[in-house]
Amino acid sequence: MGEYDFVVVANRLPVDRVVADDGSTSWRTSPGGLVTALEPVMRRAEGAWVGWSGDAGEAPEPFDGEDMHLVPVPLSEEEVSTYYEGFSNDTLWPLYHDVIAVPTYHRAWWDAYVKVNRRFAEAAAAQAARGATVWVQDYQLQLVPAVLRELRPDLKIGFFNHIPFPPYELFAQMPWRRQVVEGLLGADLVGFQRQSDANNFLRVCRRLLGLDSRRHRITVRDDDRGERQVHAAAFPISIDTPAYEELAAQPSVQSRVTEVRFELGAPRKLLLGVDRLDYTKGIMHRLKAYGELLDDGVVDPEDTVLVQVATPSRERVDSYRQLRDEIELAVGRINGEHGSIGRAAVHYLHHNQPREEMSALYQAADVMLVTALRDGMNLVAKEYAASRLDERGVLVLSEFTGAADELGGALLVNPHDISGLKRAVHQALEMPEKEQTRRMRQLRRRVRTHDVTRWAEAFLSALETGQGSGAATPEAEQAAAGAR
Ligand SMILES: O=P(O)(O)OC[C@H]1O[C@H](O[C@H]2O[C@H](CO)[C@@H](O)[C@H](O)[C@H]2O)[C@H](O)[C@@H](O)[C@@H]1O
Ligand SMILES: O=c1ccn([C@@H]2O[C@H](COP(=O)(O)OP(=O)(O)O)[C@@H](O)[C@H]2O)c(=O)[nH]1
Repeated sequence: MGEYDFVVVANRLPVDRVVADDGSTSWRTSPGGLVTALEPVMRRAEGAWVGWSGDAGEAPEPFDGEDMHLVPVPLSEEEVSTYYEGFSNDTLWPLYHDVIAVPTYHRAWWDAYVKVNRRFAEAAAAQAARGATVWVQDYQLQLVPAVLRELRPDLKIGFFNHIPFPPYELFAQMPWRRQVVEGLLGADLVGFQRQSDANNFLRVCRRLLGLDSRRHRITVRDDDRGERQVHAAAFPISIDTPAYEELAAQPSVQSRVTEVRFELGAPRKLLLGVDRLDYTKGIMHRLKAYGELLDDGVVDPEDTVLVQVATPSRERVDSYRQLRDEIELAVGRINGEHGSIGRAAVHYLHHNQPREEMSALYQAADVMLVTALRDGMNLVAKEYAASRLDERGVLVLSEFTGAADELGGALLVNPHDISGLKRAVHQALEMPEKEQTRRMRQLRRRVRTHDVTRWAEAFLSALETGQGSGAATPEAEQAAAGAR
């Protein structure tokens, strides 16, 4: 039994350990939106964060970070390959993202997933005080809620899924589908990004396990403890909006905005894409549309530039390697055909950008392109809106992101429809300033009123009281109102 009243369990710690060639170690912020969103929540709660340090081998000793206690969980080389790269990112990730890539099913990967999930659950149980709240994060740890309940029935257990939850017809492919649902049902509250994800989960519970569900509640029977209710609902995640606004206003960031445009050759229009290099993000579709706009002469490379940040991700997984080759080929082609000496049509950056640079890029960009084929939320879309203190700029946003449920001021696109995407990009480039401001105000209102604090409060108070729909999207608010 531990001493913390609030424990977060996530696959990653908020910082990754980096070992230099000389053997010295340092820590840097971990990639991805989960860490971006949870870090400010944790700072306020002063709890413990249990997670992997990002490298293989023995885990460092637990240590106190700024405002939180960090508890590294070890993964061996073999487990990085079977549990993280294998089952998490080559089985679950593609299956939960509409099988954009084909999921691989390996029994040895599943065995590693079971073993590692138990290890995370045991580490969390060791940190949690009696009656504590433990908040388990994401698809890598779906078995943790049930193991935790078995180890520590005194705990309140929440689970939040950061990625989509697939429809029954896809989920049913998974050989271990039953065990995964039973793992999740160990929680008191299972949260999702979109109402449709919560509905998919409720349907899976009914069809696969024959469980009763009414509105957001599922009745489960634990062998020794009788009946209990599990609550499943949507809690769309967000960002620390005041922090992004503050960052955007910093004089050093402001001067970097001017500098960025100057360094890019002072284009009339600047388009931006920011993604982990992942096949779910629709980077190829974006490049195809942009390349065709250049081919058609609709966009002039003399006065328009696209900056694409594609940060390295899961680089040992085949589908990610292949995608990198495809993207770099496409960027090379576009630049070969449309660039000139000292002027690239696409500036491609395959390394992580610090937050200050991201803020400067957001503010410098006339058009932000988010063309994911499927995405749990996509915080980049929200960060763009929060950073636009000048109320200018246009967000082109895929309807297949969680963010699309909330961000009505964006130009919504179906990235599979290349002609439609080209029209939207063209419309964004030509949009009068007055309309930009009207749309941007709408976007900014949303991220200001629905920031990450509201998300965490909504989830944690629903966990505490067992009440509330968690409905925070306009769509979910309507559905909840209808149900009442
Ligand atoms: O930890 P990695 O394998 O390097 O991947 C980074 C994170 O990617 C995913 O992020 C998701 O969470 C975001 C915040 O809720 C959401 O906006 C985005 O749509 C999701 O893709 C993943 O779910 C995290 O677990 C990873 O840490
Ligand atoms: O070079 C980069 C690229 C991305 N990000 C951050 O990574 C997160 C990406 O989150 P998102 O929800 O958009 O997608 P995910 O990568 O989690 O699937 C955002 O907070 C970005 O600001 C960053 O800090 N530097």
